[in-house]
Amino acid sequence: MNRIQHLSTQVNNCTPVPAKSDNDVVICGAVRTPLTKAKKGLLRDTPPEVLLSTAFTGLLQRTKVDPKLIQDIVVGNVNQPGSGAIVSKMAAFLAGFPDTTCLTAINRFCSSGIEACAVIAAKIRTGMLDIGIGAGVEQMTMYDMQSQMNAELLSDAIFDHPCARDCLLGMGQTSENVAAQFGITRLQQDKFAYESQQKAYKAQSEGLYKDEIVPVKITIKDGDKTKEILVTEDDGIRKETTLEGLGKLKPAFGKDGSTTAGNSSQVTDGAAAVLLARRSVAKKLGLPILGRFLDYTVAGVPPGIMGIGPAAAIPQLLQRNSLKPNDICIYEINEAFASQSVYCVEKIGIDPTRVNPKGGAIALGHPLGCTGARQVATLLPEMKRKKAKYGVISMCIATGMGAAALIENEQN
Ligand SMILES: CC(=O)SCCNC(=O)CCNC(=O)[C@H](O)C(C)(C)COP(=O)(O)OP(=O)(O)OC[C@H]1O[C@@H](n2cnc3c(N)ncnc32)[C@H](O)[C@@H]1OP(=O)(O)O
Repeated sequence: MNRIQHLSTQVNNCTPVPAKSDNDVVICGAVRTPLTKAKKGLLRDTPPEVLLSTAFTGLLQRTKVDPKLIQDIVVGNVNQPGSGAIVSKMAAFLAGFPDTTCLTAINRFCSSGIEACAVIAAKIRTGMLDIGIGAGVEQMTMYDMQSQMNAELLSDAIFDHPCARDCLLGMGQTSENVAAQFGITRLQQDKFAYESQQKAYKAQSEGLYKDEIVPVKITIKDGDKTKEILVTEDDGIRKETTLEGLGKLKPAFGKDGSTTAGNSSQVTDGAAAVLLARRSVAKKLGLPILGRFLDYTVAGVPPGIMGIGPAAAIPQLLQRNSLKPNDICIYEINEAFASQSVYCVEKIGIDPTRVNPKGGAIALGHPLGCTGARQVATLLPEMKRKKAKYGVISMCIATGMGAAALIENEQN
């Protein structure tokens, strides 16, 4: 029997979560800026390098790590100029990293921030690095999603291939496709959005975001003068949200659709950063150890229904680690659109009370490349509060993918 189990484990490439060791990749800190609405929020005029350097500075201060020791930084971004790399390197200098600290920027759309953490984690695991930072930034007021692609410059062949063509779909349209194909009703979406708002408002009122947020200093006009203020809170949380109010909103992506401003994530500005190290290195440096970064996976789905990505990625992640949906205490599923979250939670069979207990992107905001790292910052304090053993971060990804990461809590 044991032999059969062993063989099946090998075929399915699944291994139980390993015991703690000095070679583990551990998370030593995770912070984020407040998330504010693009074009309307207080961070709308704050450039991405300032958002990111604020997150870096907060991370350095809270973990007390010497910036000279950081070997490499990977920053997720989607729309930032210079492919995000120039902005991010400038942000590192502003935060006090020396010229010996290396940096690169990557783009896997909405999962870029967690992808950045996974790249650092993989390098630590293989011995290429001892300590590094995974981060994300998106300034969507200044660099929006529309600036990405000029369809007139593309080859005709794209339009003859259904999947290649669907990569050009607007994200809102993919939400409509998920709702139509899988019968997710407007009421289900509005109910999910209402609960996201309620959970986020409760968490904000109870001060549950304080541990993860690094305030951003901005300058605003005050009559003829300017003055500095600190932005300390997310501004997308609408405590006045009611199910009836949500039901009255017009569809945002076509007159017969069910996706609205109320049940979609908001276009948002923000940044986040996560410090990762090999356990032996973290111990030697006396760094805090908040959790273990255990695994990360991506799974492909059709681009036209990219929202179902987590329903492919999460089971793959759980199976690989011999875990069941109920072994995970908290799921941080990015709420790109309520339609996709409702579908994924139902499809995987996740207990809804374990999903985004502090609310998600519908209430908090979704600054694309920042989001995955933001989710780590939001998850860890909640894992500590609930004494949760395992947490999963997941999101859907434009062009048809899902990503999922497994994190183990090490805070008492
Ligand atoms: C892979 C991925 O993750 S894909 C996801 C990528 N992200 C996206 O695609 C972003 C999706 N979201 C969007 O494009 C935009 O938010 C839209 C088009 C849906 C809506 O844009 P906007 O109209 O600018 O939204 P906005 O948040 O300002 O809301 C418009 C109005 O709707 C109403 N409204 C919004 N939320 C609520 C609510 N919870 N309750 C009641 N009314 C609400 C309000 O009247 C609001 O106006 P106000 O802010 O002046 O009060």
